[in-house]
Amino acid sequence: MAGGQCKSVPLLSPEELRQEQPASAQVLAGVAAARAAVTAVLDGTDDRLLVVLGPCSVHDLDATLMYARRLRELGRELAEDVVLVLRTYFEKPRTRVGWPGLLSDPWLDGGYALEDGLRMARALLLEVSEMDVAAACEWLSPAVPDYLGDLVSWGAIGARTVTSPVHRQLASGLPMPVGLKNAVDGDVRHAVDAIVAASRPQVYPGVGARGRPVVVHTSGNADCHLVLRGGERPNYGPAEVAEAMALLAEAGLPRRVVIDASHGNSGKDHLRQHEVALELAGSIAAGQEQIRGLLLESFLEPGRQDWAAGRPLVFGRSITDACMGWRVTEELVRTLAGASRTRRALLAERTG
Ligand SMILES: O=C[C@H](O)[C@H](O)COP(=O)(O)O
Ligand SMILES: C=C(OP(=O)(O)O)C(=O)O
Repeated sequence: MAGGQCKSVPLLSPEELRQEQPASAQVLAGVAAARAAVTAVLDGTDDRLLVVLGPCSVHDLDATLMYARRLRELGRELAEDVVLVLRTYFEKPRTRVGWPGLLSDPWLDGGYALEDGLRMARALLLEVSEMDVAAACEWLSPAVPDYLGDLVSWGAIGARTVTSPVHRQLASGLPMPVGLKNAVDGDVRHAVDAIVAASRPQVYPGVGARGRPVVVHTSGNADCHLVLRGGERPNYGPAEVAEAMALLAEAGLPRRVVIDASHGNSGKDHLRQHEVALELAGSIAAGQEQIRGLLLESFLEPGRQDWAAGRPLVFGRSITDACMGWRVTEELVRTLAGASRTRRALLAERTG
């Protein structure tokens, strides 16, 4: 036998999962309000700063909920200056191989109990939404938004999939603002192309809420925007941001950006990530208007730990990329809120 083989096993449909774990009207209203707030910040009609932060990946629901509770308190306190959205990343696009995320391997045992993963992810999103905390994730498998998308307020198409036509089609119909990241090598043009494609209506074959093949017709997503995440070199500095803004303008797109202080902008070093975010706070406080948001990898405990099936783990520490710990994060978010406040005052002064 040549090539690969696969076997298929039945999976519950999106509709079945939503019936098992329905979202209340109150939860859906909260998600709609969070999406509108994020959209307004991206559009510049709301002058606050968007901060999407949380663990690189969700591997422990209790630790994520503890983080979410802390974020809720901080978000409420700083609500005049920042809009905080929790990273709830359930799927990890690995460079080669590695733990694929909670959705595929929820019990961290290499058992690939995907149906359990979907149930756990939806339960977490419901609990977080009931706390009135907005959630963000990367959309990796095009099948997943039908299961979870109603509870997500900000989505990402990652550096490894931004060139994929399938992901651009997907983004064009997602009911939330979507950040498209520059490619892994640092190429921003692919992300700009992706934003243009995702802003247009698309038609493609898919699977409907009941699990049957369908033709999907999308409207195009006007809330797609660029995320600079660095590549072979960081790209968060003023020159690189200006270059990216020129590419957006050339493509007829709004000049706005979210900057990921982690990944290629920090070499995945959480100590460096903190410094990068502080530099960005400095630019924002100096009146940089196009930076509408930051993306941060942060968890309860700093750093990262290796995962291996059966090995005990430190509570609240990332098993994928290194994250800033809560203490540093809290202080940083306060600094970012201060920068947002200063920018508001400065711009008000400039416009007289
Ligand atoms: O954010 C997560 C990681 O950077 C991404 O999944 C790639 O990880 P890897 O290079 O360790 O596989
Ligand atoms: C994988 C991620 O980012 P990127 O696509 O930028 O590598 C992430 O944010 O988890």
